[in-house]
Amino acid sequence: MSTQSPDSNQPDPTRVQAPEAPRVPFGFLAQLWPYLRRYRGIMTGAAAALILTSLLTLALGQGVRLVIDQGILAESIGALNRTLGLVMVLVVAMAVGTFIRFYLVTWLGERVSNDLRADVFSHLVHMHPSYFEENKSGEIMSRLTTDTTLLQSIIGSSLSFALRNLLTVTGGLIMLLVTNLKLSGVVLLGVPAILIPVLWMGRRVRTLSRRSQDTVADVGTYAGEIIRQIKTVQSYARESFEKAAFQREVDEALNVARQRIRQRSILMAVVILLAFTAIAAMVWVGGYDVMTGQMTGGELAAFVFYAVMVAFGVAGVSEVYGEVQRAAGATERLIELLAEPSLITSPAEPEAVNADSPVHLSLRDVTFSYPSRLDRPALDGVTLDIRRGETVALVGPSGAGKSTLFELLLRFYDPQQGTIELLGRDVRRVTLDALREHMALVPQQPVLFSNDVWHNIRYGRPDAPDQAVIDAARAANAYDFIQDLPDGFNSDLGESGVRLSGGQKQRLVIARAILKDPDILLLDEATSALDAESEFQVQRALDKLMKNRTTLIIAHRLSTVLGADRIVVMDQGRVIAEGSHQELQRNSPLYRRLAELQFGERLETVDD
Ligand SMILES: Nc1ncnc2c1ncn2[C@@H]1O[C@H](COP(=O)(O)OP(=O)(O)OP(=O)(O)O)[C@@H](O)[C@H]1O
Repeated sequence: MSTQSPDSNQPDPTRVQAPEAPRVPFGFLAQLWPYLRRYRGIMTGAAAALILTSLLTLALGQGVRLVIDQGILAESIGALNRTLGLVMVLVVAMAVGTFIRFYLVTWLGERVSNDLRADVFSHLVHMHPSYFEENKSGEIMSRLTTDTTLLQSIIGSSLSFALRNLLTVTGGLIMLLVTNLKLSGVVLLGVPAILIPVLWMGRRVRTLSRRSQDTVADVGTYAGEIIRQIKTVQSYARESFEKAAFQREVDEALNVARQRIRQRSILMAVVILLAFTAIAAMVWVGGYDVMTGQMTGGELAAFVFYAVMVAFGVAGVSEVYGEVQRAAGATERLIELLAEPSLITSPAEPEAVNADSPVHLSLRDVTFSYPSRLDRPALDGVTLDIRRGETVALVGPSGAGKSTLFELLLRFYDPQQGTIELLGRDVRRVTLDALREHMALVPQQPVLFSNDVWHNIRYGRPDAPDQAVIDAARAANAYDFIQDLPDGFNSDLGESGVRLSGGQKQRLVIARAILKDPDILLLDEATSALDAESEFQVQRALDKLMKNRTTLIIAHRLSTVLGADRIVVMDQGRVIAEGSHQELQRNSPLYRRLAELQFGERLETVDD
C-alpha cells in the first residue's frame, strides 16, 4: 500500500485541463460560493437541522445505555418504559430534523444547479462563434447538462450525507473517548487504518471518473452527429459501419467505466473489511471488560453503537468521496467555461452611427484569417464601399471569401487588419445589437427553429403584432402554403423545419427578414435546385424584400447580376474587379469564365 497522501502537491497528469484544480476535496465549494451565497438562509436552516439530527443521533447512544442498564439489566418495567419513552422522543425529533434537512438541502441543490445552468447558457449565447468551432458541441452540451446535474445531486444529497457523516464521526469519536478510554484506543487505531487506503484509492477513482465522463461525452457527440446526418448515412448504406464505429466508442466508454467501477468496488470492500475487523477487536476487548466487571453492559452497548456509527460514517464518507471528487471536476469545468471570455463584445462606451452617411458599409483594407487557418487569409486586403440603397452582387469561385465577408459584416469575427464601418463608424465602436439591428442575413440554407410558424417569422422582431406577421408572410409569397399546413400559422415545423420543402423554408426565412425590416440585406442566393415554380415564388419574394434597401448578394444567377447596380468579382480573398456586367465581360477574364460556366448558355441569349 502506498502511503502517498491525497493532499500531496505532486502534479497529476490527468488534470492538464484544470491547472487551478482545488487540492482539498471540498475546495470546489469555494468556487461554488457565489452561487451558494444567494441561499444563505436555506443553508443556515439546513446546517441547523444537520447539526441537530447529528446531536440527536449521538444522544440515542446514551438512550440505549439507559434502556439496558436501568431497564433491562435492572429488570425494572417502569424504568424500561421511561427510558424507551425518552428514546422515542429523540427518534421523533430526529425524524422532524431529517425532514427539514432533506427538504432544504435537496431544494438548494436544484436551485444552485439551475442557476449555474442558466449562467452557462447565457454565457454561451454571447460567445464568439469560433468558440463553437474549436469546442465540440457535444462537450459543451455535456457541461450544460451532465456537469450541472452532477452538481445538483452532490449539493442536493451527497454533500449533506458526507457532512452528516463527518459530524457523526467526530461526535461519535468524542463519545467513545468519554465512554471508555481504553476501548477508544482500539477504535482510534482502526480509523487511520481505514482512512489512509480509502483516501489513496479515492484519488484513483477521481482520475478515472474524469476520463469516464469525457468518454461518455464523446459517445454523445458521435451519436448526435450521426442522427443529424441520418439521411446521408442511410443513402450511402453506411449503417453497419456507423454501428461498428459507435460500438467502439461505447466499448471505450465501458472500458473506462469498468476500471472506475472496479476501483470503487474494491474501495468499498476494503472499507467494510477493515471497519468490521476493528469492531470485532473492540467487542472482544469490551466483552472481556464487562465479564471482569470493569464496565457495564449498557456502556458496552453504547460504545458499540458509537463505534458502528463511526465505522459507517467513515464508510459513508468514503462512498461519496469519489462523487465529491467528480463534483470538483464538474465545477472546475463549469467555472472554466464561465471564465472563458467572448472575443466579440460590445464596446464599453459605444458610439452612435452617422445616420446621414451616404456610404452604408465600408471595408478598408480588411485582412482576415479563420482562427483554425491562420496561415491562409480568407480575405486579403479587401476595400469596398457600399452606398445606401445600392444592390451589389458578389461573384467569384468557391472559396473566394464571399460568405466570409458576410460573417465579418455581421461581426461574427473581427478582422486581423483593416476596419469595417457601418454608416461611417467602426463596427467595433457600436454595440453588437445596434450593428445587427441594421442587417438581416438570408442564408443559402434556410435556418428554422423547431417551433410554430409564428415563432419562426417573428424571430427577428418578437413584439410584432399578428397582422404584421401575416403581412410579411404574404409579401414573401408564403401565406398560401402556410394556410395549407395542418394548423396554419400554429403548425409546428419540426426540428429545423423538416416538415417543409426547400422553397417553403426559404420563403419563411424571407418573411422573417421582411418583418425585421432591416436597412441592409445580406443575401446568399440559394443554389439548391428549386423547381421552376418554387424558384419563381422565391424570386418574387426576394424582389419585394430587396426593394428600397442596401443589398449585398452572393449571386448564383444571371438575373441577379444583371439586376445589380454593381458587380464585385472576388478570388482567393481579394476583390479583383468591379463594374457592370458589360464592363466585366470586357475587362475581367475571370468574370467571363465564371459567367460562361455558372450562368451557362442563358448568357448568350440575354447578353445581346
Ligand atoms: N469556419 C471556417 N474555419 C476555417 N476556414 C474557413 C471557415 N469558413 C470558411 N473557411 C475558409 O475560408 C475560405 C473562404 O471561404 P468562404 O466560405 O468565404 O468562400 P465562399 O466564396 O463563400 O465560397 P462558396 O461560394 O463555396 O460558399 C475558404 O478557403 C474556406 O475553406
